[in-house]
Amino acid sequence: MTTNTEDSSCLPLQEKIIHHNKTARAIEFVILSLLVSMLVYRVVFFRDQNHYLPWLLALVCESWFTFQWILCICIKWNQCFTKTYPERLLKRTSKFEFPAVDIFVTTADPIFDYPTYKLSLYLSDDACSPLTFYSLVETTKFAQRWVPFCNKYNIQVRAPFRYFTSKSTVLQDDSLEFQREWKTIKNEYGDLCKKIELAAQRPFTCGRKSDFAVFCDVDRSDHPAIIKVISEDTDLPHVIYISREKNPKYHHHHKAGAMNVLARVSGVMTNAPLMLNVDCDMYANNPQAFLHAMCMLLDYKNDQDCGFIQFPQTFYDSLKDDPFGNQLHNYYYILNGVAALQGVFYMGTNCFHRRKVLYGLSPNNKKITENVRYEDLHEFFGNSLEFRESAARILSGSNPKTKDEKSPSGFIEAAIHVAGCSYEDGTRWGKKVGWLYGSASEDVLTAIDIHGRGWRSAYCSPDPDAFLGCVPSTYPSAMIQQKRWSSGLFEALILALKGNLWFRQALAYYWLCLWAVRSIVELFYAFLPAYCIITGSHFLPKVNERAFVIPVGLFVIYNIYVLWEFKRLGASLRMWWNLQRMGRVTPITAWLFGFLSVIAKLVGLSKTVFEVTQKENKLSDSDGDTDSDSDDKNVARFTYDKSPIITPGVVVLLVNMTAVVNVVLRLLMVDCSEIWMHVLGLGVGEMFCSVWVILCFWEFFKGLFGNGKYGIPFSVMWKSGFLAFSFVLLCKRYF
Ligand SMILES: O=c1ccn([C@@H]2O[C@H](COP(=O)(O)OP(=O)(O)O[C@H]3O[C@H](CO)[C@@H](O)[C@H](O)[C@H]3O)[C@@H](O)[C@H]2O)c(=O)[nH]1
Ligand SMILES: [Mn+2]
Repeated sequence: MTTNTEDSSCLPLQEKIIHHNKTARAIEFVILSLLVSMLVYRVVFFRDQNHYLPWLLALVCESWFTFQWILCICIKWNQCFTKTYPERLLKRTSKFEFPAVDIFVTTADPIFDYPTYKLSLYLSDDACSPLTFYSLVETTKFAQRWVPFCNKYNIQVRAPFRYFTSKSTVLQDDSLEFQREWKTIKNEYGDLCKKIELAAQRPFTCGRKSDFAVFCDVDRSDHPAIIKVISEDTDLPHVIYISREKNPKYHHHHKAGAMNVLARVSGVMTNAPLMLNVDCDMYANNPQAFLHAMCMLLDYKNDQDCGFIQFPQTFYDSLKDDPFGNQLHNYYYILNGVAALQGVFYMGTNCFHRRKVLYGLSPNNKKITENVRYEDLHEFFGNSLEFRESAARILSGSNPKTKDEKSPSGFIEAAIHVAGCSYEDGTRWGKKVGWLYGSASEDVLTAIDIHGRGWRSAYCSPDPDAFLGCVPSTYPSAMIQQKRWSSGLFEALILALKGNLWFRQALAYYWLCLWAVRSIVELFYAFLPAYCIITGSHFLPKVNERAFVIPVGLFVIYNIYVLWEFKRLGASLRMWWNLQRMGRVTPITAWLFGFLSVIAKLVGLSKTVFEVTQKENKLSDSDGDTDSDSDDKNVARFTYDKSPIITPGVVVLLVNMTAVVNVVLRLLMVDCSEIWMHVLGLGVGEMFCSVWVILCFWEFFKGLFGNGKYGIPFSVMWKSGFLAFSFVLLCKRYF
């Protein structure tokens, strides 16, 4: 990187701003001291209890909550924000000096403010679909017209499907020329959409000679590798379509396997030192995203040990106030907190990696080639000569690609070789090299390994957001995603956590990866109040005890604290409630099943599965303001399918309802003047908790009486009813 002696060259490309968050810390410590007091109270008064069981359970659960809270305090301690200055970068660095970037899996139009001849786009298609291939071909053609148009008029929203539908971008330029070109390009875009829609409606007639011949009668789970260079050496990025070889005899390792094939094919073809990874349901929302990332990656002084740059996961067209609690708002302070430690987690998409990081290098062994012999490279990276040479260049830090080398299509044969099923046999792929195997959250598994090698990472959140994606918009698909995450994260913890991480970074990973275990604690704690009411025991201090202020204080202060956190983010009261309640519902349903599936895998009953998130087709007709109130309410309503995932939640609800009904019946039978005494005797704390649990599960309550997809299916209902009934019966008879 040249630094001119101009003023601008002295200015930093990025600035880290650390907030110490003193008020938040103070409140967090108040909450912690209340939690500890509660534990002390439990231990001191253990002997005085008539019923040990609820007291002991409460002690265990609350110890866990305290542990979790300590993790939270450690993670949120400092909040780190990094500001990046692309203008300064552009002033000091000529376009020829920018590093090349290989883009993996992606949206239809990878168009950015970046020297395009430095970009290559690799699309991996695990479905081996001629339609995807066709769309990519047609979209590439369209891009040849669209990109110049964007550049000419400096258009910021570069995804045409957003540009032509959003209200904000009505013709900003009133020149005749612009109007004319705008109309033409809009029509062309309409044609493109129609073509693809038409193609989607009828089966592909794959003529023997056409480009589609390879897709003829192809079996999605058993076919040779298909690699096609759709476009190269134009003004646009190279575009390459890849459908890796599939064979039922080989495990394909889901997304991690696809990413490793992309890494190898791109290594052979273009070998860019940087790789950007985006999921197929994302689009680029900020044309300067690359420049922001470069500000961090090219900052020699600070960030030579920065292994990857993660952009936030934000979503478009998402439901208002986050009714299913899956839009990740509640991780804001956690993520900025981890950013102040070793660095934010890799979240599977919107992330720039240094290639050498994924090839297993550590920040201190800058030149691995000095100590690794050529045979060892074979053992690491497999038997492709082309790939080993490209990897050697990356590892030695020499020029990854020399000028006079061939275009991508010159490497098709080598690429097909490295995209084969058996290529990874006997190599370190998935174990030490590339994206790691063994967890459905391959992202976090890989990130733990990278951080464990001593790399740091950076969180880059420019305005507007760099990438926007889809979030599941129905309750069942949100749950499937949460289940996959909780199980995958737990597996990642089991597989990867070793002693090399920074201590507080390790704590952050514990916080993240223990979701699955949380489910058990949440489940027990939700049963506790009902159990106590039914059996006439207690797990909370009575109203006339002084210790009663501890749980009350905890409840009030904690909720106000979270509300205050949300208010600072500009979230609504409704969102606060939604996330609070989903904080109880999700662990007891989706995470619990995640936990069970990990256990099933540990005892050998099942294998890792990656249930792909349903991509609901949200058509752009929702951009009008015709959305009536009732529509809004209905999209936010819970829908149910036959999946048993909600069963534990329904059981919790039914048991707590039984308890409350029980209390009401008992009170109806006593004399009016004595009612208050009876209320006190039954336990105000327990009753309050039971009602609170019912409120948290209120959506399920509505589901008990809902119709069609809004109703809980009968099969789930009777199973839950049976379980709840048995629970109540057992409580009464044996405890
Ligand atoms: O066998 C597979 C399965 C998935 N994918 C791709 O993986 C990506 C993520 O899958 P998706 O179904 O969209 O899952 P999400 O829940 O949205 O994914 C989040 O969580 C995953 C980990 O569980 C991460 O890998 C993702 O990057 C992250 O966005 C998509 O681009 C898929 O095309 C494959 O290529 N092959
Ligand atoms: Mn997704």
